[in-house]
Amino acid sequence: MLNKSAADNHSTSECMVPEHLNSTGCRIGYAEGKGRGVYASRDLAAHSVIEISPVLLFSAEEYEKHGKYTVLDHYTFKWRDGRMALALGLGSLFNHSPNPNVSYSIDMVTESIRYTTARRIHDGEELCIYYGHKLWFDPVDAESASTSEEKDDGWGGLPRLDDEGAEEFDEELQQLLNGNASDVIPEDQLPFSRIKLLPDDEEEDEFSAVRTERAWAVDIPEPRHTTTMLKWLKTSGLETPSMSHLKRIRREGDKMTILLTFASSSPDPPVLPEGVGLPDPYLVDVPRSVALTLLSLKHKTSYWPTVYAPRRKGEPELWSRGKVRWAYEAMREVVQEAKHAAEQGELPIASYVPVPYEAELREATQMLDPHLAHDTRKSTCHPLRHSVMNVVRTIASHRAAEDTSPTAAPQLAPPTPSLLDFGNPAISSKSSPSREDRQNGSHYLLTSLTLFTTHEPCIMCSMALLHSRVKEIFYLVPMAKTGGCGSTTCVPKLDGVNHRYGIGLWKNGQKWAEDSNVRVDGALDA
Ligand SMILES: C[S@@+](CC[C@H](N)C(=O)[O-])C[C@H]1O[C@@H](n2cnc3c(N)ncnc32)[C@H](O)[C@@H]1O
Repeated sequence: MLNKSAADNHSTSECMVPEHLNSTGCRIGYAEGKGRGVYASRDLAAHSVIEISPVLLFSAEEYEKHGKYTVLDHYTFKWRDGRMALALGLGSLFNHSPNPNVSYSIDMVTESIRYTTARRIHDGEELCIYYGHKLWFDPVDAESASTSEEKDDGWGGLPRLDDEGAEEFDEELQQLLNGNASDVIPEDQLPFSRIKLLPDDEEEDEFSAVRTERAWAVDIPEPRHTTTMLKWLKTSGLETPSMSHLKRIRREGDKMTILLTFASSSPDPPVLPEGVGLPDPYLVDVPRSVALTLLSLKHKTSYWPTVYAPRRKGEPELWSRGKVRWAYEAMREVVQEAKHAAEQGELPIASYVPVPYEAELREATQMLDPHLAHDTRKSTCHPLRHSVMNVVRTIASHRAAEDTSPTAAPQLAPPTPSLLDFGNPAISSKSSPSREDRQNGSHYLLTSLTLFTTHEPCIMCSMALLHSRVKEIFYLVPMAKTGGCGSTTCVPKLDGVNHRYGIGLWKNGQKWAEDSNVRVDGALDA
């Protein structure tokens, strides 16, 4: 640690700081114990670029010999190629905060750093970045708790997890959260791992288990008849889009064979055009899906020539840094709610459905408010009041209450009691449902929404989520004995289900839950 702080190094006081002509809303100010700092000179919107600082680069050798013995050591940081960098402009004047309101991204091409507000900022607030965990000075705000405003700042800043989790806060995650919101984050750097729902081709190759289906084919003795046959096929009604992953013709030496139709759509041999002199059609086994890898292509083509499509439908979507922040904030919210539940004597289990990250989804789902719920089995003495069920019910009730259209209720058919209705004694085959309950029955769908939860949902909740059509879920703690999203079984992966939702397991989830005292026994339903 250097002996002198920046505040000691500069005799600068508030009235002596230079004026700054930055037109993006920054001014230089002075803070006791920190020295100069950057302050907002007006209200700033979230995600505004407030500064682009060119950097001065020193070779590692030059820095080792000279730089590190000077005051420069307060200001320099390691550039990605090992050189030491000094930000010019305002860049070197941003002080450190454990709850920063400014994020930055490095541009190696233009050798500059771009600073962006991570949330909405009020006139006069200090603009701070996060320097990392290994500080070379004693930060004045080391122990300061976040203000409620900082805690509720959306997902913009990089606040600590909470008091318990702070010590163990994952440095890599912090680095990841810091930077340009639109950067795409590589899959292996995401803070969660996704559970694979469909066997991919590697698995298929490994077990040589190409899934096939029976189809009718016919040999064409005269190659000149091939075009005639293809034209006929187009008008025959035999072609279906479900065959689009298969090539129509197979060539084996001089022998040409045409694929006609799936046996499931034509149990009897299809009637062929007259006058072409074709032999009778016969049944062949053809792959049921496209080839995703070259190895799979080889396997599948040994049955029937198959289309090669390395990018598959349902491939995991790309996540931006901004979306990762959104997810991280949602997880923080869940942890806080679980702690809150424990304080009330409930099990520390919570679930949360945030407002979607993407604007178009916000509009499409009309999900303009987040919904949060915790487990209430203890207080209600009701075994089915799990947090997942509770949050889904909360959303349904909210929507039902908002749906004031006079025609809404009468138009609804009496609901089929669903898994989500279990907890409500008003919905049973014997009692007639109330208006609100009937509306609940139509409002519980979570189509295109994401659910965050502290613990892996049990099988009942996993099934209820399937029923709700949720888009994806993320959880912190796997439940070895009861979990229905990867532990005892994986409900959305089961054969025959009519909906599959994505599952993400938070990478440091168990630790986070332990540090926050919200971990429940793996044998308990979540
Ligand atoms: C990059 S400079 C920031 C500008 C500096 N305050 C100045 O007046 O030139 C980093 C130095 O600022 C001081 N500093 C930054 N954040 C601080 C904080 N939270 N608490 C105390 N000192 C801080 C430390 O002395 C550190 O070495």
